[in-house]
Amino acid sequence: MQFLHTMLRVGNLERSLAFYQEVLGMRLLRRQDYPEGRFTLAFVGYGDETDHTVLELTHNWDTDSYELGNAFGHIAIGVEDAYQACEAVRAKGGKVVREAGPMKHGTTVIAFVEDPDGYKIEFIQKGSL
Ligand SMILES: C[C@@H](O)C(=O)SC[C@H](NC(=O)CC[C@H](N)C(=O)O)C(=O)NCC(=O)O
Ligand code: NI
Repeated sequence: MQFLHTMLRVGNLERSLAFYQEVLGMRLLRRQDYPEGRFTLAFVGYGDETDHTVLELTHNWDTDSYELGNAFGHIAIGVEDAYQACEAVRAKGGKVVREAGPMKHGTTVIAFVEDPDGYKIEFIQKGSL
């Protein structure tokens, strides 16, 4: 088996594509409109789907926002330096919601940023796991 993607429903696809590409440095891998279903799927990630787990951004054309609820946690991205990664996000207009530092009750160095829909994205400093 292979872990292929995580699907997130987004309210504004262009806004999300700008964030994941310009703020987080991902690449748009493929995009497909489904006019009969009135939705678009856009896959973004750091490499091809053959050997990278990616994000599937789902835009339902008639829905511009979602109740995120309190069950979903986050997606996690490995970074060389969580402190620098947060500065880079801020410099590009992104929102850091938890500054870099050791996790509570542990030693892993983490940080959290939010995407345009409010989904949490964790930075995990490589080598600190
Ligand atoms: C290891 C890394 O991938 C994590 O996600 S640990 C982050 C840590 N998680 C929790 O505390 C889980 C339990 C919590 N009650 C929950 O349900 O979210 C976390 O979020 N720490 C917060 C912090 O500021 O360190
Ligand atoms: Ni995590």
